[in-house]
Amino acid sequence: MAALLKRSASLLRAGALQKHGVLTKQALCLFSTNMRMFTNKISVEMDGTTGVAVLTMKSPPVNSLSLDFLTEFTISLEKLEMDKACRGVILTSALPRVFSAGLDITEMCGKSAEHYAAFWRAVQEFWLKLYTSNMVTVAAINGSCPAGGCLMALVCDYRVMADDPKFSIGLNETKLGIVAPFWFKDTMTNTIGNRETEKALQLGYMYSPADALKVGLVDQLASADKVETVASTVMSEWLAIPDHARHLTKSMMRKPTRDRLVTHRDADITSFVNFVTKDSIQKSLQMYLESLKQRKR
Ligand SMILES: CCCCCCCCCC/C=C\CC(=O)SCCNC(=O)CCNC(=O)[C@H](O)C(C)(C)COP(=O)(O)OP(=O)(O)OC[C@H]1O[C@@H](n2cnc3c(N)ncnc32)[C@H](O)[C@@H]1OP(=O)(O)O
Repeated sequence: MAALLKRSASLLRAGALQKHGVLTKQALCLFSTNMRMFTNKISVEMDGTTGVAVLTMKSPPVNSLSLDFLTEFTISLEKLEMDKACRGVILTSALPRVFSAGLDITEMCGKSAEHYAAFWRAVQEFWLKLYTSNMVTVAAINGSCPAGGCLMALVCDYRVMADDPKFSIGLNETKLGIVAPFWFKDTMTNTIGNRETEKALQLGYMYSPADALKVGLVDQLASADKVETVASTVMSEWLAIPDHARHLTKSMMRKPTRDRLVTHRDADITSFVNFVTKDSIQKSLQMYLESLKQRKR
């Protein structure tokens, strides 16, 4: 398993997965009965009787989406996707208080243009795989969930969030002096509508769980200790629908948004690299990182 993951990771990094479209045949059917898989940053437990996998992010301190994290996540998801027995995935975090802090800011600071391009391709791949998954995807949001963390939740079919006012969720990019790309914006608009997205994105607004529920950014709240149980109940309701009808409906709803990124994928990478290599943007990101560190002192 470790060797397979290593090989898959190097293929993903080398862009071979994009070229060939699928993982190697060896990676098939790893989860056909009850199965556990652990990588450094993610654990997956698949229940063969229900067809539901729980994918738990466990990358301290904040489950930030680094290149390694994105690679492991995308490979794990792809393996589940290829297992015919797996019909649904619940995403959650093993960390107290944080679902995911979003993109790893250190991946966007002080690195080469080649690194930024590889990082951004991995972010796109992660979004595309999760957004177009045939499986039912439910986010069990048991902590804070800014920027890329919010995006991850938004691409799921359903969101259950812990009802704790200490937690917040939103696309806060403008607060870092950066701009949410069009496909982040599209994902949010499809969920909460144009007007609310316009305000939320410009202000970099982070919603409390109650406000997130009000605007439809999350679908349901639950007490922190019940989030995963509620997510499982929701999952069984969704799995009661015949798969083929649900898949076709999901892809009909999501195809225009998915196609927009696929069509502009290379241009989007170029925009990202041009943007992030600007001195002013590097300065903003460095200052933001520093402010996160200072908060603790
Ligand atoms: C013209 C247009 C062209 C297109 C241009 C595209 C532009 C780019 C678009 C980028 C899109 C998305 C961006 C993102 O996702 S950026 C990430 C934004 N995330 C955040 O703002 C979250 C920041 N973190 C927090 O608010 C908190 O950490 C937390 C998640 C609420 C948790 O709080 P905590 O008290 O439990 O933990 P804390 O002490 O703050 O943090 C612990 C250590 O982790 C470090 N850290 C936190 N977040 C990140 C991160 N996202 N990346 C890297 N490192 C992070 C933090 O600095 C602490 O480190 P240390 O222990 O002090 O060393």
